[in-house]
Amino acid sequence: MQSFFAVTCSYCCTLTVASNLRAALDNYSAELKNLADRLLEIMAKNLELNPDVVTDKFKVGIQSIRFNYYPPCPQADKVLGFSQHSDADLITLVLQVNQVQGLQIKRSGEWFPVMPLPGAFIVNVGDIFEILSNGRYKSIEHRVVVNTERERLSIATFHSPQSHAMIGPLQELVRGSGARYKTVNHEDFMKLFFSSKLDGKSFLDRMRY
Ligand SMILES: O=C(O)CCC(=O)C(=O)O
Ligand SMILES: [Fe+2]
Repeated sequence: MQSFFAVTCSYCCTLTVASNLRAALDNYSAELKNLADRLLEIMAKNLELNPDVVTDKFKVGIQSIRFNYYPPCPQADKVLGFSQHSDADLITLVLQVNQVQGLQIKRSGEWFPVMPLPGAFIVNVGDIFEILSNGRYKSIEHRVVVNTERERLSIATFHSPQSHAMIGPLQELVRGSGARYKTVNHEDFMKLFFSSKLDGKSFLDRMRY
């Protein structure tokens, strides 16, 4: 698997790339930021949170994009394109670019394929959303299998809170049940993530009480 990763936090690409690619990336990242903000607003409403909390925690602060390329593999049953993991963000929008199936999600201990739908995004709930919601929303464990004959292309766009935001259960959602996750600053959260093995939701377990 090969991938290209870019942080587009101010919704424009800071890399030196060809001007037409830059323009496309700027437009794409800005559109996806709007979509992610709208979805986060709806999810926050569903948690009956007041609008102040939504502005502070549920607005996209950092955005990054990963372009994934999975070449075909004659021994596809012996390898994985992407090991099982959950994303360390609020929500991820995934585009299965060339409509080749490969993404699988885990539910009740079993893997299920996610069928590509032309023009549709897959919305993955990430670990930060699980923590903020004190476990009311669960991040989704997923992996990618490869195809024997066809290459596969996907674009995953990750959305996280501002860099200064504290990552921990929201006070409004702790009452009654108590905090199920620790609170750490965003930087320490990312350090913990990058020092963990990509192994299902094991990283999130390190944040649990
Ligand atoms: O290729 C895909 O469909 C998903 C990729 C993914 O999970 C990721 O980049 O985090
Ligand atoms: Fe992922």
